[in-house]
Amino acid sequence: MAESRKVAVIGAGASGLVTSRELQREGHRVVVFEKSNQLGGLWVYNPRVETDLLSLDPNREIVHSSLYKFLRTNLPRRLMSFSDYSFDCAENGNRLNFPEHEEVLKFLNEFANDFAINELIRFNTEVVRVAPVEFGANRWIVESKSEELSSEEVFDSVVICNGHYTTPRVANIPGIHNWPGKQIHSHNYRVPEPFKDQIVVVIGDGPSGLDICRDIVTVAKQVHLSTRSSEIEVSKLDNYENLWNHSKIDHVDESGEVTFLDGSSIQADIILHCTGYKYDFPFLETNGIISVDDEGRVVGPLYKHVFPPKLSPCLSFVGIPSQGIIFLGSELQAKWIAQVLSGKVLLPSEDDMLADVEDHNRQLEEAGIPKRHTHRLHPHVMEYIDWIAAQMEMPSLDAGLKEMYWSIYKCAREVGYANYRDLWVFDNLAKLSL
Ligand SMILES: Cc1cc2nc3c(=O)[nH]c(=O)nc-3n(C[C@H](O)[C@H](O)[C@H](O)COP(=O)(O)OP(=O)(O)OC[C@H]3O[C@@H](n4cnc5c(N)ncnc54)[C@H](O)[C@@H]3O)c2cc1C
Repeated sequence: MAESRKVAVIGAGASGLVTSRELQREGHRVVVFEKSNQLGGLWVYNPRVETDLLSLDPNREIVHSSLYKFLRTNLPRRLMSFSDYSFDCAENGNRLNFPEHEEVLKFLNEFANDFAINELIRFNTEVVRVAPVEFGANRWIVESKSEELSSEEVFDSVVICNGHYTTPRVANIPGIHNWPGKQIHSHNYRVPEPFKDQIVVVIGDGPSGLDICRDIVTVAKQVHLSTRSSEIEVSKLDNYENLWNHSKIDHVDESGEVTFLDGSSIQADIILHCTGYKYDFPFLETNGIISVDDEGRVVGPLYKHVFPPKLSPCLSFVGIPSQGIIFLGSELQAKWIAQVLSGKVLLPSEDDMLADVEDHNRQLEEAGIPKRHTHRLHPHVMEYIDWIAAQMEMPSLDAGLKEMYWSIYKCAREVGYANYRDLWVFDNLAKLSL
């Protein structure tokens, strides 16, 4: 008979919501801890920014979401649906468009309502400590705080869904301490107006860097995009006359000058770090069994980015991979966890899971892929999704969805990141099963 466990889920963002649904479907008893007063996590736009614009002070008052006002999703709504709960059905639902962030929040609220997940959530309740009752005992203490009250409760299992886009990583720039300009991390970017007439250096050509460049280039005096790869990205951002591409920053100095590796230099007012985020689990106490390494880029060891071999199956993580079809990936991870906890699906032995993690790391190394990309699924997104589905004897992902994903990827490369949302055409709708 399937086992029913008492499970704590930390966070009521997309990962926490779908995890709660899957755990409940599998007959587990679920409590969701959510530190804010509403669900949705990253998709709750907050116009407020942190007082420390680089967000480096660990004692700062943290704003969770890194959304900017004009953000549109980077996947069409069809690829942000859950497997049996379609985003298409939301208002204005054209399955091929890239909605604005408000619609994603609405979709998540509808999802939570339809599966009665709200009732499981303790809002305004921050988890401050998660620790094993005793090592090897397979039960966990969850300490939480709401207003002035602290409480401790024991759970059979904890699933961590706290999101990974809140603790910024900034670039190390020689001379920065004497540089007189302003620095901001994209976590604290909301609207373009503060950049009006400014000379801005944007570091990083990930999705946020490119979105923000496009946002501010219409108001800023000059925008200089500094990237590791150089040359390619500006061409992806239309032909703005006030936008240039540069190599990495070599150093800055007290006169306000920013010098790039290629020897060129400019006088700048603002450096905008679009340099990503760190995995961060300030509440988690595992005696070093789980660590966050490589400046916050790698958490582990984690079997298939989900289970820490030594603490499985009672501790698990949803949403660690940084790319792919994220909502669906989280849903499959959640189903896997739920079925492992009920005993329907078995995990390999601890040694075999550790060997698998080591094997994964070795493969990355042999392929010359830096350790910082440990949780990056590209180009194996579909293999990962299909592998997890296979653990539960579920069919592989719909071929039409796979084709849709890769056609977006191809389009973004061809027409440029700035334009692909409007120029992408998918003429193989007939292949989709929904
Ligand atoms: C700028 C930006 C744009 C993005 N665009 C897309 C996109 O277009 N499409 C896409 O699929 N993905 C996108 N992503 C990725 C996105 O983060 C994921 O899709 C997804 O929303 C993550 O959900 P999550 O539940 O894992 O985390 P979150 O949404 O961050 O939710 C985590 C929740 O945990 C709560 N929490 C944290 N710590 C605690 C604690 N100690 N106690 C209690 N509660 C806690 C938080 O309050 C929050 O509600 C984007 C990310 C960024 C940064």
